[in-house]
Amino acid sequence: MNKVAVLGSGSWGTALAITLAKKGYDTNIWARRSSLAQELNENKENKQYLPGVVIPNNIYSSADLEKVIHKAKYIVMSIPTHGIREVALQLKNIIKPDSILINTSKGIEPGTLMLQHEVIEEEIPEMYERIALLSGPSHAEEVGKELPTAVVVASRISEVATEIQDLFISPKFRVYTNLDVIGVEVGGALKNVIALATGIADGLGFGDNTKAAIITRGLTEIARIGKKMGANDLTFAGLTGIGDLVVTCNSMHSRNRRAGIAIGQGKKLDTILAEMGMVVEGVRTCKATMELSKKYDVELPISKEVYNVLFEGVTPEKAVVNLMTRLKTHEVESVF
Ligand SMILES: NC(=O)C1=CN([C@@H]2O[C@H](COP(=O)(O)OP(=O)(O)OC[C@H]3O[C@@H](n4cnc5c(N)ncnc54)[C@H](OP(=O)(O)O)[C@@H]3O)[C@@H](O)[C@H]2O)C=CC1
Ligand SMILES: O=C(CO)COP(=O)(O)O
Repeated sequence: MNKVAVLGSGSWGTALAITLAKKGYDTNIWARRSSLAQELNENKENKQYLPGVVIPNNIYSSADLEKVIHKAKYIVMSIPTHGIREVALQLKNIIKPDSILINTSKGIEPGTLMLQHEVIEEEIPEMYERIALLSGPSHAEEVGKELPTAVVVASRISEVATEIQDLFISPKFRVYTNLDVIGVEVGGALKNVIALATGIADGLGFGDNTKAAIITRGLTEIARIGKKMGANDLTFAGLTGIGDLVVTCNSMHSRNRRAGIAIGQGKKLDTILAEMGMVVEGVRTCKATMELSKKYDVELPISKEVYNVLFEGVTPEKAVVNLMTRLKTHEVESVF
């Protein structure tokens, strides 16, 4: 059986490594701190990021990247997006040409406005045809408990997508394929900004009507900009579009939603991020979203108000007034 390496020892990397190990794959986890690697090996639990889930014996963890990817045909990247470029650079000279890289992170790089597969391709161009994405509505806490979950694997090359579908699929973890790498990545990245918005609404004490409005109009925003970026708009009606948006906007597992709730309750962003102890990808991606809005000349009203609240000192209450008193308009446009 092929060996697998999972880069990133946070909640998602740990849950995916456990999923693969339970399928029988010998799996190595790369942790950037050797103290955490040692803890995973000795305690068989990732207490910091995925407490309560047993790490099987066929998982080995190390902070030595070269050792972790040695003999691995499949390399799963579960690194927060701010670290992807640096890790890709480290991989460049040690990665084997027949391996496949699977990105599982969700975010857009401010400045370059690149999706994660584009960042990886820029650093390791020779991997262009050997990159896949895994995305969809999948909180690590539930995947760790083997609760039924459905996700999507995307690649430009259909044989690669099918190979990675086979790698992950199990009766508890259903995997679909999609060739629309842009749509799959855009949906996963931008839903985090909309989840911040629904969290803010929850924190302000609003109800289900408000949430439904933000999710629905948020999806329109995601599809509007995604289409300009080259996505197939039907992808946004699938698991990595509406699916991931619904789970992130509703689940108390979501770090983005929880950060939004705290903002709506009046807490400061810096304090929230320091207390979370885990990545809140929507904060960084919100900056990129505003840059995308300018680049493509596309209106993204909800994302803009999230940006204003996070970075421009606008109060959540004022942001709501701004959204509710925008010029009246038609609902339907040709995004679907
Ligand atoms: N959690 C989930 O349910 C899901 C998460 N994702 C995505 O997966 C990605 C990873 O998230 P998740 O595992 O949840 O994050 P966590 O916050 O749970 O863990 C982050 C992990 O990444 C490490 N890390 C932080 N910065 C760097 C860096 N610069 N270089 C290398 N490693 C770094 C941390 O190491 P250290 O402990 O040393 O700080 C830690 O092991 C995100 O893009 C997220 O959106 C996707 C689907 C589901
Ligand atoms: O992407 C996720 C679920 O699909 C995880 O969302 P959060 O990063 O908000 O926890």
